[in-house]
Order: sequence, then structure tokens, then C-alpha cells
Amino acid sequence: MTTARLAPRTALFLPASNPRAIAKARGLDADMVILDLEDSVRDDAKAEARAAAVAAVAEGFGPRLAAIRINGIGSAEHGADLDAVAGSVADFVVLPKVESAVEAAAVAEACGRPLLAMIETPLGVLAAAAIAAAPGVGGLLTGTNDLAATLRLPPSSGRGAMALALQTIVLAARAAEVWALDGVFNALDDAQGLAAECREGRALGFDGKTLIHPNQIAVAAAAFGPTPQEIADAEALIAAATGGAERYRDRMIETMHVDQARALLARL
Ligand SMILES: CC(C)(COP(=O)(O)OP(=O)(O)OC[C@H]1O[C@@H](n2cnc3c(N)ncnc32)[C@H](O)[C@@H]1OP(=O)(O)O)[C@@H](O)C(=O)NCCC(=O)NCCSC(=O)C[C@H](O)C(=O)O
Ligand SMILES: [Mg+2]
Repeated sequence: MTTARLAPRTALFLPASNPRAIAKARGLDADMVILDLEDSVRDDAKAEARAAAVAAVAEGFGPRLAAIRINGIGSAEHGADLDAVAGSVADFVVLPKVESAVEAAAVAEACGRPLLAMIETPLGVLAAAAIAAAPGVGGLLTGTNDLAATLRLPPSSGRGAMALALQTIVLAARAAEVWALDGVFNALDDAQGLAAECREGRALGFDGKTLIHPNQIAVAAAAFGPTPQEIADAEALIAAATGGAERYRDRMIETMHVDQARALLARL
């Protein structure tokens, strides 16, 4: 499924069990909010969180896209979550720990809306291309915490140990023409570290980043947007191009470079 809307640069997770976070999100600059029913919600608060998520999307998040992350297939809450999302006005359902195209398509159909598939296990990574191309899938979200755990990475491992998985997710999303969002950055007070990880994510080809705290939004939005230099370069290249292969400053350009420059400007 090709998602018609531009991909979000910033997708903010919040526990659906936290009414203060829900209220706060309505005034934040995130492109998408993801009301979580899974890992951030205690078992004894699941039913209340589910009802709160449905009510929150009904009340609306203004121009922000609204998604609900349900509990995974096989969990005690999964069926009730599916029914709740199906009866809600959420824009997207987010399914954690997706490992096959069949389960992604089935959940998208049951919910009656596009699905954002979280790729966060080795099986999920290996099936990413099929999952991205499954009916009803609008994007892939990277679950770097679960990925680190399921790959059994030692705490000292950096993102380098996940490079193949991250690139596979981008490759799969691009092949199916769906969104690709990078994983969350767990440190809450490290703006520099966040900016560096966002730059790396953008360089890998991700459209944006999933986030966990309001103070991460501005950093991620800036990092996933074009720099003033990139904008100036794109405008100059388009103005100079006359078609076909030609010299532009000190390099060769062809039609695809003009298309790339136009695509960059279209995302401003
Ligand atoms: C991580 C937190 C628990 C930290 O909470 P806290 O210490 O309370 O934060 P602050 O005091 O700094 O909060 C300041 C105000 O901002 C609001 N707030 C905080 N976080 C959010 C948020 N995510 N969205 C909206 N608003 C938020 C607080 O309510 C404060 O407002 P106010 O009370 O009015 O002053 C907390 O940030 C948090 O819960 N974050 C999200 C956690 C989450 O959703 N986790 C699940 C997704 S991550 C994941 O699972 C990824 C993937 O699956 C993987 O495997 O990697
Ligand atoms: Mg996870």
C-alpha cells in the first residue's frame, strides 16, 4: 500500500494510560501521536488504557495523525484491542513484533485501517520485505529496544550491531513504497546524542523517528528536514538543469538528480 500522505518526521509514543501525556500531546508539534497499549502500560491498566485511547482519538489531536499501538498477536489483550481499534477513529493501527505478511494483512483487515508494522525481532527483519508489501501495510516502524534484546546484543553494543537490520527495514519499505521510521532514543536529556542518531537515521534513508518525550520533537523534526544548504543546492540544481546528462558545477547530473531535488523541496 502506498501511503498518500507524506511520512511523519516525528511520531511520539505515549502510554494511553497517562491522561496528562494525552492532554500534553494535543499542544505538541509532533506529526503523529501513537497511543500505546503495549509495553508502556501495566497489565492491570490495560482495559482502562484501551478505553482511554479510543476516547482520546475520538476527541482528536488536531492536525496530528493518531495511531493506537495494540498488544501483540497471542497476548491476552490482542482481541479486545483489535475490536477497540476497529470501532475507533484512529488513523492507523500499530502492531508490535510483526513477523509475517499474513499476520500484518489480517490485523489491518480486522481493524479496517492502514497498519504500521513494528519490525523488532530477527524473524521480523528477515520477513520485512514481505511485511512491507502486505495488503493494508502503510509503513514499517523500527523497534530498536526489542531488536537489541532479541538479537541478544550486550549493553555495550551500539547501533552498529543493528546496521543490517536498520538497512533491511529501509530497503523493504522503499521497495514497497511505504514509510520507514527509525526507533526510539531512550536517553531523555541528551539532545546532542539524539541529534546525532537522527542524522544517522536520515542518512540511512528513514523518513522520520519514533520518539518518547516532548523534548525530543524539535530535535528530530530539524534533523529529518532538509538543511538550508540542501534547499539552496536543490533550487540551484533545478534552475540550472536543461535535461539529459550535463555538467553542473563540478559533477554530472541527469534527470534523476532533478527529480531528487524536487522531491527534497516537496517535503519542506
Ligand atoms: C519516559 C517517561 C516515563 C518520562 O516521564 P516523566 O519523567 O514523567 O517525564 P517529564 O516529567 O519530563 O514530563 C514532562 C511533561 O511532559 C509530559 N510527557 C512526558 N512524556 C510524554 C509523552 N511521551 N507524550 C506526551 N507528553 C509527555 C509529562 O506528562 C509532563 O507533562 P505535565 O505533567 O503536564 O507537566 C515518559 O516520557 C513516557 O512515558 N514516554 C513514553 C513511553 C512510551 O510510550 N513507551 C512505549 C514506546 S517505546 C517502545 O516501546 C519502542 C519499541 O517497541 C522498541 O522495542 O524499541
Ligand atoms: Mg518494542
